[in-house]
Amino acid sequence: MPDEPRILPTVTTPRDLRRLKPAQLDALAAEIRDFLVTEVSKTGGHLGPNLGVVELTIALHRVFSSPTDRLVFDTGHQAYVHKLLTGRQDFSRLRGRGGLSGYPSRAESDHDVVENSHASAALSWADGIARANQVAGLRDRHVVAVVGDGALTGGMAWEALNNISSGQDRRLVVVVNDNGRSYSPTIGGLAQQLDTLRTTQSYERVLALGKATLQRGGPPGRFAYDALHGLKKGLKDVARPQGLFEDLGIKYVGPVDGHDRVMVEHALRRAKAFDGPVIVHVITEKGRGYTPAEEDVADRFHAVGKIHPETGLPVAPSRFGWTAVFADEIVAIARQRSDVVGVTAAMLHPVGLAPMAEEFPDRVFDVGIAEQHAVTSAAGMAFAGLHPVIGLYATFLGRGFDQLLMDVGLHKAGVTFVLDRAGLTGEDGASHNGMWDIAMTSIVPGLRLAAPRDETTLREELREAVAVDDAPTVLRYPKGALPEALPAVQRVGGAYGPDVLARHAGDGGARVLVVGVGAFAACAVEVGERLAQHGIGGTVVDPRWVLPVGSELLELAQGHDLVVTVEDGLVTGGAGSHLRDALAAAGTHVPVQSHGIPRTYLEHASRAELVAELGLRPADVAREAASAVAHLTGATEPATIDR
Ligand SMILES: Cc1ncc(C[n+]2csc(CCOP(=O)(O)OP(=O)(O)O)c2C)c(N)n1
Ligand SMILES: CC(=O)[C@@H](O)[C@H](O)COP(=O)(O)O
Ligand SMILES: [Mg+2]
Repeated sequence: MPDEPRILPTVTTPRDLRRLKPAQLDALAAEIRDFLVTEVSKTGGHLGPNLGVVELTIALHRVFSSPTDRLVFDTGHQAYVHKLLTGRQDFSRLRGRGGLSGYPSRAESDHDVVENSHASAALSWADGIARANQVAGLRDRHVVAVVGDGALTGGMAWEALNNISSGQDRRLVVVVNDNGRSYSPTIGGLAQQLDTLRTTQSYERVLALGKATLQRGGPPGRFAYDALHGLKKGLKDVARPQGLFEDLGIKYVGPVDGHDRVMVEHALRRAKAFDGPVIVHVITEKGRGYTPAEEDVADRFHAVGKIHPETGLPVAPSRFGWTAVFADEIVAIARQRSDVVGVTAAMLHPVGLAPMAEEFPDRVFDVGIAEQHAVTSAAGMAFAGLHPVIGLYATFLGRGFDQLLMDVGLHKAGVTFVLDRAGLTGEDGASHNGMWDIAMTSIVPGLRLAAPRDETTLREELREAVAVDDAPTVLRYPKGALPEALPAVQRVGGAYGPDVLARHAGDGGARVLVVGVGAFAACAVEVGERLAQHGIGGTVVDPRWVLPVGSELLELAQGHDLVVTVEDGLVTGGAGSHLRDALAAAGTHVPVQSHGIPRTYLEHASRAELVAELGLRPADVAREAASAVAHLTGATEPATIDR
């Protein structure tokens, strides 16, 4: 019998929250932390970020009246406490099919606004909502955007701030949740400015402590306190980063200790009383209150799998095999080619560039959560003689697409994009599936895209990619464990040519070319075998370089009666559709049955559940292929392919 989902007896709505007494609120904060550790340990999720916003979120819901006042969370990975305080307390299937999303979800609650997990968008959302409130004359409504220090390094955030500052009568509160980290410590000049404020804030704490003890020491103590206060005042004048915001015409409140709920509420009430845009700078600690997270140097338990709550140790070793192979091979390449450099958008460890940064600290650049800058900066690096390798999650390439198209592609820049988490990722929901990249990049003239099927082809295709210095190249592979090695029967043509993985004689009827893209090559091999069991012969092939469609693949297709493609990406504009177009352009009519992800936003679920629901298992594809063969040959009944 699965455990009964745990609930928090204290609070079910923000209204309840506003009735609680201080002692009850402190008890609630402790209870929420305990809940987060015990429940998220069972499912995995963004434990560290949410432990850091317990007091802040309680204060937000006490000062503002959601959903009349709109709370907008940037990236949304830190909205678990918000969910707990708005009546959603069954975390037993968090991020799983039918359970709570790991991000805000309008289907779950009208307290939720932004479901998109791409960072740096909240301020634009908030500006838009505030403008709408203004147009509608809703003067009593506030919009509150909670944005992390990492998300503030994204260009969109500054586009929004530039606009927010122009709306002096817009009731918009920007809460900067400053824990000094994205995954790793946040980088860049802004981070330094915020850091100065943070240290100022620690002077506040020292000062408060000093005040308490020094003033008990009579006149000499008071003299010492005044001297200390002067020092701090001096520092604050020297370090006036709040000028950064005040010069934009946005009032600044803070820095405030984000774990002192009373102080946070006080600051929020001050901000609420302003009649225009205001920033509340809150200093928090990612992983607060949970020792294993506080001691996690890498990323303070930013995103954990299932863990043992007592120790924080993973229940099962997380296996990001594809990432590990890339991490190893790019170091080997960097040792041989001094022009190769790495670029990451605040995800050094998750994309596998940390070992290269360790060995070549001057040749790996972390630009913050700034994919647009990363891509165009890489075009500049290529122009000046380097070969940049940008590590991104596939879904985030969309943030830098214009830069890919018009800075890298237009100038034929030799930049290599390594897209991790390509295809179905699952638990992180609609905005995290890396399903768009093949279709999206296929419109970039001159771009070449490869999809490795295993360790050997990942190493091989990465080297082939960095060897191209006059066009953008893309490598894309999924999240998680590496599949078994899938050796080729034959390489067709030269480098960049496809690999034949299997040939089946068949019974002399229609012959099928089964094309398996990337990690779906294994699926294609099994499809070929299932068809062969019913006398349907043909060839199974991994195109390796998917874009543009290679002449060898085209010739292979022209030698068959039907082509069946399966890929971990959009069907619309995907590999299958480009092969169909190439055949048509060559004047060859070979029907192409393409299998992949439909053009829709997918609900969160496991990858395996999505593969099954989308009919992408070998048996599903083989069944469809057999019925296409039957249709082709006029057979009355398609071969019965069992599940
Ligand atoms: C456009 C984009 N790039 C990268 C990511 C991956 N990512 C998710 S959370 C995160 C760090 C966010 O840091 P911050 O905004 O400071 O929030 P915190 O986790 O510290 O609360 C990153 C880089 C993303 N979600 N969106
Ligand atoms: C919110 C965000 O973008 C990341 O934290 C992401 O959820 C991590 O994904 P992985 O767990 O696949 O690294
Ligand atoms: Mg942060």
